[in-house]
Amino acid sequence: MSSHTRVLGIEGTAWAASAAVYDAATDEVVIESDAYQPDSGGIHPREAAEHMHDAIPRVVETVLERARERRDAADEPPVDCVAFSRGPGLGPCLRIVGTAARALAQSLDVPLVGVNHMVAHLEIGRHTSGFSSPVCLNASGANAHLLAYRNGRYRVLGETMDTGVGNAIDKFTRHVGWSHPGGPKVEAAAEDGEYVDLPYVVKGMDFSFSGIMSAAKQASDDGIPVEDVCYSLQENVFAMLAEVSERALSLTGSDELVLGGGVGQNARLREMLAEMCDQRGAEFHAPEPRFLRDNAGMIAVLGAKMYDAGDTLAIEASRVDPDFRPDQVPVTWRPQDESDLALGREEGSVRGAEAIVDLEPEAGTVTKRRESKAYRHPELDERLRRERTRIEARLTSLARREGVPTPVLSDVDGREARLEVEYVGREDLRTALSPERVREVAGHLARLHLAGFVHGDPTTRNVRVGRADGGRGRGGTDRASLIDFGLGYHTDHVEDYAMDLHVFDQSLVGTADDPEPLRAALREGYREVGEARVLERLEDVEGRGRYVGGS
Ligand SMILES: C[C@@H](O)[C@H](NC(=O)OP(=O)(O)OC[C@H]1O[C@@H](n2cnc3c(N)ncnc32)[C@H](O)[C@@H]1O)C(=O)O
Ligand SMILES: Nc1ncnc2c1ncn2[C@@H]1O[C@H](COP(=O)(O)OP(=O)(O)OP(=O)(O)O)[C@@H](O)[C@H]1O
Ligand SMILES: [Fe+2]
Repeated sequence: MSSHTRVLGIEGTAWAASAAVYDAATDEVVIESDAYQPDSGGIHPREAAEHMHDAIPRVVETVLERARERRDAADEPPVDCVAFSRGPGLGPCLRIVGTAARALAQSLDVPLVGVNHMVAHLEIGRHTSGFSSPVCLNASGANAHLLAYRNGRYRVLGETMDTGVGNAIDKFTRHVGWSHPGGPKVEAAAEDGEYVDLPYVVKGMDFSFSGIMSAAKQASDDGIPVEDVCYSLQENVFAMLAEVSERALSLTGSDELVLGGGVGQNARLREMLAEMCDQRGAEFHAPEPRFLRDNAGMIAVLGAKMYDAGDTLAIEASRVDPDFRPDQVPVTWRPQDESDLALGREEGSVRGAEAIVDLEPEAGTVTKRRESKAYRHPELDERLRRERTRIEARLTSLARREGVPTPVLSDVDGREARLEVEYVGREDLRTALSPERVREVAGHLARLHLAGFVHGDPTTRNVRVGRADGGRGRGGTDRASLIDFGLGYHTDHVEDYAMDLHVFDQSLVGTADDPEPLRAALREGYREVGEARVLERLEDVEGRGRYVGGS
């Protein structure tokens, strides 16, 4: 970064009318924000846009005044460029901010930089942590997803299948009559709560909140004390986020996690993520609160990196985009060949996302122990470990009866959450990706679905390929084996089958340099064995716009 770059950032995607000046020479960020507070209910897009209209000129003027004081000569522009949030967010708000940014760039006679708001939530954490290749959990109002860098893009490893995490919490608090935003109120109420059972839904690295939110509303209607519901809501929702983050660390081999987004201000979420990372020897970083909630500081900091990379926008190409996804952004400010994927051959004792796995290729056996997770509430922890061990044992055997290669089970101890199985394959699919292999695995998944169940977590790490060493057991064959059925379940819903494929598809996107031929092979392989309506539903799942702003 050229050390003297100075950037004006402007943010106004939803509720925060915010401006900032970032000075790369001193790394100082001055932020001025004015929050929109709805009189009742959630964020009204038109009211929020009016707020932007009134407040943006004010906050911009305040920070520009500071920038003018610092410049060396009075005829110099106060900043080198104007960076603004292009999306995702509420259309009416984005358009006002876009118009303001264009006008400012023209009047100051400096270039315009268009920033993706979700990538900014990620990059501010990478900037303040100094981590080189972290996985990022964005936990904000309208979004919830996991990102990792690979070959010039931030890939989405997993995301919410319905609403963003903040919006989900805000809907619950609206139901119990609390004012917007609800997140801080749930955090305060949770202090006096006790644990009650609520749904818990993760599918690979994806997750959904609709089930738990309806159950929470119902529980409160049924007279369960609201502090108990708040406490349990936090325990389950944040444990889901911690679990998928751990899966992402395990899949990518990264040992760095950063947090972004307004929900990241929640102390319990940060505590859980820190404990999860601690337990697996990874590092965790959360930026300070002023950089977590929506703010123009993160826009200015990423704007500076983009400006230095020559990534500016012509005025006529600067349209805003309410559905701007993070994986649409060409990452111009990082070296192409940098990758968040660290691969190593494994032997001895390996740490998966859930379990400690002792590998004994010589003996041909594997012992898998689902360890207790310190970040999880003990009751939830017990329940998940017991249920998943039992289901893994059952479905591993059931799959084999359907003609899908899986390890032979030699011992199960449900109470200790321990399994002993046959050692299969020579390596994980993630280090041996080819269209042929992917086609084969897709056929395996189709067979499971025809038999009425899903794998639940079919990532490239949960497939073993190649002849196992020494020719023992199934070492003589060279078929892809599926392992780790702990998230599987019986179902006859086409949606569940499509989600299973979506999880596999996303893991290809997350682990392959060039995923497109593999994604095509997935579809071909499935079509040969399975039902066409599942592939149709997969398109539907992928086409769902998940960046519905507001709440
Ligand atoms: C697209 C963009 O406009 C949107 N921005 C956004 O959602 O604002 P953000 O500041 O990142 O997050 C706001 C959310 O953060 C929640 N929140 C704030 N403090 C919280 C706390 N202590 N605990 C839990 N949630 C909290 C609020 O309830 C609200 O839902 C986004 O990033 O998704
Ligand atoms: N039967 C097996 N034969 C050979 N290797 C295995 C076997 N089971 C597990 N492994 C190896 O151990 C790793 C972790 O195992 P597993 O996926 O069952 O644990 P996990 O904690 O559920 O991991 P994750 O959730 O990260 O996929 C696998 O990716 C694989 O490399
Ligand atoms: Fe945000």
